Amino acid sequence: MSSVFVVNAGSSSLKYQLVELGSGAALASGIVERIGEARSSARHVAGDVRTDAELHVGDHEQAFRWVLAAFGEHGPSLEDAGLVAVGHRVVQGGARFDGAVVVDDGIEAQIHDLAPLAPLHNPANLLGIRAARVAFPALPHVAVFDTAFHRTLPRAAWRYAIDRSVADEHRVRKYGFHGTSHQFVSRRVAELLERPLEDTRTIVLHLGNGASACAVDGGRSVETSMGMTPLAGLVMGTRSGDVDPGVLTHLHRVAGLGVDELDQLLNKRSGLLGLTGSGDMRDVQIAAAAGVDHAVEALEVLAHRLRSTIGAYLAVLGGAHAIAFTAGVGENVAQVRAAALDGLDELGIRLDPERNASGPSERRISTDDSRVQVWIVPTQEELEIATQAAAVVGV
Ligand SMILES: Nc1ncnc2c1ncn2[C@@H]1O[C@H](COP(=O)(O)OP(=O)(O)O)[C@@H](O)[C@H]1O
Ligand SMILES: CC(=O)OP(=O)(O)O
Ligand SMILES: [Mg+2]
Repeated sequence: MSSVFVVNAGSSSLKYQLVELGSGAALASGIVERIGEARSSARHVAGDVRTDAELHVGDHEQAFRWVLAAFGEHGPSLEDAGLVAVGHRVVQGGARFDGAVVVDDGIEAQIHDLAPLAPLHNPANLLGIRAARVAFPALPHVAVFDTAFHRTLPRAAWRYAIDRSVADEHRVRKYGFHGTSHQFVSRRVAELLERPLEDTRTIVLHLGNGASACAVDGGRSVETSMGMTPLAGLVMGTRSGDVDPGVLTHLHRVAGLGVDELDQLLNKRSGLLGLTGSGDMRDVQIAAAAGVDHAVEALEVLAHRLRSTIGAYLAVLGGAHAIAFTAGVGENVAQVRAAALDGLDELGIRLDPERNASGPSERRISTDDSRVQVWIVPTQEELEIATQAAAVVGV
């Protein structure tokens, strides 16, 4: 048996999964949350056995010590897991990384150098890498970048129409994110359609807390909705997605909002949260069903943005073979899928209401005569990270 330990480190959390390579199964998973706060919490899941803990975890290194102890106490045995690598999600790989790489001190320095482009993510990812290298000193550590899949974007898509010298000096361009998920899902779609990947055009809608769309042509990302940062594009849990950039200067001038307040506003107090008071789609659905108009409106805004994006990507691709929904909202919320695709018969997109409402987690939800097939494909970012990490170390 061989396996990869997958790490997704946030600023105050550490998510992990032990992935068996042959079967793709998650042998164990867990999360340490509120790292650095007075009361942290942790969960370790091994098979059917779930262990919860309330404790104080001061930093990511302590978090790893808890994780190793949890494996020691509750299993499975890491010694017997045939670990070949630790795979790390790194959000921002800039224009530098077009694939996964083995981490050494030089790579760490480059991830650090990219931190200004992803101040909420890369510093946290780096904390996770450093702590994991202490916890697993004998294993190769592999960085898998959210941005790497989008390195194939043509310049027409990644170049912003602002002063070239300013943009180039400050590395301002579209990078795109969620690449691991878009890559995994688009490859899976080609399998499901029984088409060669090279000849498959897919629109992937990754709708989680963060949300992004991707137009994939022949396995290559050709357009995506997030930008230089994971703030652009679709309406998200707490992030605004696209707004007129003039809104920022306006709010600075008329409301005196400073740069940190604007950052907070758009990243943490917008999206579903800003429109309804909750960033959790389940709350918004309940409120909308009860007739709360702000919640109804929020779903309208979210669906309108999705439809506009789908329409644009159909044009970018010159027509698509498939549209795939994935991540928490994409996989679970029939109402959002239906609203996003409503009335698109003329474009060859016909949803089957029953298939959309229920069925196995991976399923086709379009009618048999829909020219564009519509699918739900559960994303497996950890498996994709594990697979890429194993490939990089030659397993
Ligand atoms: N069964 C469900 N019904 C409605 N919404 C759900 C369901 N499961 C998850 N979600 C929503 O999915 C979002 C989180 O998606 P997820 O992919 O887990 O996010 P993350 O980006 O944090 O990985 C939340 O808005 C959550 O409410
Ligand atoms: C980059 C990004 O948006 O990630 P997440 O969806 O995990 O917040
Ligand atoms: Mg997720």
